[in-house]
Amino acid sequence: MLYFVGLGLFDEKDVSVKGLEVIKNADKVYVEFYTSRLMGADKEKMENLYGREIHVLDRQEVEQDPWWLEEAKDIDIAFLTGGDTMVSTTHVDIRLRAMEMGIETRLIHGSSIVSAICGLTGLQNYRFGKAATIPHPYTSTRGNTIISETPYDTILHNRQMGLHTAVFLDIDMNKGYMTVNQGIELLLKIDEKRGENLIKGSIAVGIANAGSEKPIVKADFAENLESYDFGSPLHIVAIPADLHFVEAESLVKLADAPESILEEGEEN
Ligand SMILES: C[S@@+](CC[C@H](N)C(=O)[O-])C[C@H]1O[C@@H](n2cnc3c(N)ncnc32)[C@H](O)[C@@H]1O
Repeated sequence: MLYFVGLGLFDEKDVSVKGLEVIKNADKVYVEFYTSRLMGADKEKMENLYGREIHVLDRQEVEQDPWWLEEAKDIDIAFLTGGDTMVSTTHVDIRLRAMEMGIETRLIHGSSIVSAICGLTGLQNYRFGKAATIPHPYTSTRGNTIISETPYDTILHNRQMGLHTAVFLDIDMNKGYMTVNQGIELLLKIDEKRGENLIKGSIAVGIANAGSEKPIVKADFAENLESYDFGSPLHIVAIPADLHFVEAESLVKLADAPESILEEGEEN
């Protein structure tokens, strides 16, 4: 049996009781830290609470060569992931591979950043469009710095349809965890390159350490968030489209947004 266990948002205590039982009873426990991470816990803290040795898998061992799947034919494997296991990951691929190998699978859900955004900001979940991810810039073979414009286009497309955008920020083993400040800076650069004002002058919301005792949630005009101190990662950005008046009020009260946005809030 292969159990996919979502660990929740911040530390080792965010796992569900059901998830904890599965981890305790599994024959072997694997974790991946590249799609998300519990920033309030390291491997040792997790091993202490779960009472189990945990083996860390890298991206290659999950996406290209999941050699450990073979073990799940004979024993119970728990595969752990931050957040909810199938949200903004490609882990459904492992599930399908396992099923093809005749392995039974089961999901144990965890709390996800996707629902935490709505809870922390008051933005309504049904008003979000396709999510985007901002990757770290990279250097081309000609030595130019390349900034991906895909997340910008996703925000543009969502905005045209009156939908908010959740913007995940890159986790890269070498370049580190992208911050709200870096993400906003990159989006503003694309504004500048295209001679547009999609991001500049628009309200954006930055969130840091959702699930911790003191998550930071700050809404302001995007250019003001570029220098705001969000503290340590993980961070995420939400770019709202037109706001319902309750959403506008929530952003003022929950995320300290400028009160001028109350005038823009719509009734529907
Ligand atoms: C690719 S998504 C994976 C989502 C995860 N499976 C889940 O359900 O929460 C990971 C990204 O979400 C954001 N994120 C995840 N957990 C977070 C947290 N606790 N606080 C702020 N941002 C978070 C970060 O931008 C991170 O790079």
